[in-house]
Amino acid sequence: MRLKEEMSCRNEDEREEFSEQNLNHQPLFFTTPTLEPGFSLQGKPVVVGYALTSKKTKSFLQPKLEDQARIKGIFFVAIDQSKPLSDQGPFDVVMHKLLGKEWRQIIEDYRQTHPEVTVLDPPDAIQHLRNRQFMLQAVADLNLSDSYGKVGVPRQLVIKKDASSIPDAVTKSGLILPLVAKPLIADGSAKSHELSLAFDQNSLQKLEPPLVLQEFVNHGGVLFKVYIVGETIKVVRRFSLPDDVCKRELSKNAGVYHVPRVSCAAASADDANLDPRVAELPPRPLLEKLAKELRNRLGLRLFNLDIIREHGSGDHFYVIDINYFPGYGKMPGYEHIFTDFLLNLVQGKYKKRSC
Ligand SMILES: Nc1ncnc2c1ncn2[C@@H]1O[C@H](COP(=O)(O)OP(=O)(O)OP(=O)(O)O)[C@@H](O)[C@H]1O
Ligand SMILES: O=P(O)(O)O[C@H]1[C@H](OP(=O)(O)O)[C@@H](OP(=O)(O)O)[C@@H](O)[C@@H](O)[C@@H]1OP(=O)(O)O
Ligand SMILES: [Mg+2]
Ligand SMILES: [Mg+2]
Repeated sequence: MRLKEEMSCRNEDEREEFSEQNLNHQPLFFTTPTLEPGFSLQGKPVVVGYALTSKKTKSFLQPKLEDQARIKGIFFVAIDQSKPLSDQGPFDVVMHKLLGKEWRQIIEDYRQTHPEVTVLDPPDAIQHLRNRQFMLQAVADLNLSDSYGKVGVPRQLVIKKDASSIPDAVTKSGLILPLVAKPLIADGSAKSHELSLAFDQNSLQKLEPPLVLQEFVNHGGVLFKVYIVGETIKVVRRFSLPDDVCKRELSKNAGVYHVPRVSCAAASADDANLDPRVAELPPRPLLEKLAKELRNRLGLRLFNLDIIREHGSGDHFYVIDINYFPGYGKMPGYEHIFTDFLLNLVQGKYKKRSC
């Protein structure tokens, strides 16, 4: 059953799969950028090659980003996948989010042969996030707990095959229902975002492995998206599944309930009239520490975290999802944050070389 289709952010028919045809091969800027004093790298423009789907190109390379880039002397150039990467550029930075083994190999080879180019980010580190069995491991290992709060991950169980074994496996593991069932592989396909909630023991065998079963954590229907761009973090509030969704759905019919993509809708929960104990953002120092550790442990610079606060706990947080190169276009002020990040990357590299 689907609840409030309109809340789902993505029409699955419209959702484009990753493919070469999706790539926008047109360079964005052809003219020499105007450099503002203080921003230029001795007058040299910064050239950023990008390999993104057309959907991502559209949501990321918005006019406001293009404007800031022009001001700061940054060129965005579309990478042409039909040509060897080494024949393109020269680039200062390469940004990418594409699927497939072949692409991973291309970008890995390029990193080895072009150590002077900053590749955002290493393909192996991105790949690590594409399996929900391992995605949250770094957060669990970190076991962050200080005077500002605690950050953990929900208890979870991996089911690779055989749906009929799920009820027993759940009983043995001691996981408490309801459970959120998430496809094991998070590769950005529509299917990888198809989540369901299982409320009762019987419905567990209706689920389709391979998947991860996660305990549902009551959190007051609000989720925090923590966007990370290098060393900068930005937090926004989003609506999430309400705590009583299980009760409501259970009263109608037991079974498996399809989870709508509530939290990825651009509508922010910032202006909603929410209980302050639910809406209060996680403490900044806690997020700073978490982001710094995860940057190092994951080896990534571009990602976001979905964080929820256990209802009534005050300061007990759970990371439930980590996404590589998320929808930065929805992050307030991303045009400044991102262009500054790119400039700093390249400036840092020049400084290192001159040392
Ligand atoms: N363990 C949990 N407890 C409570 N709610 C959860 C839990 N896991 C997921 N949710 C809810 O389901 C939504 C989707 O889950 P999740 O973020 O893991 O899926 P996703 O498809 O990877 O999302 P995204 O679009 O951010 O990539 C969350 O935003 C949250 O509202
Ligand atoms: O497109 P959107 O703006 O919704 O961005 C979403 C992004 O899709 P895109 O990479 O195709 O753009 C998703 O990536 P895949 O898992 O599907 O790879 C994932 O990162 C979501 O969490 C993002 O939503 P956000 O977390 O920022 O709300
Ligand atoms: Mg999520
Ligand atoms: Mg995700």
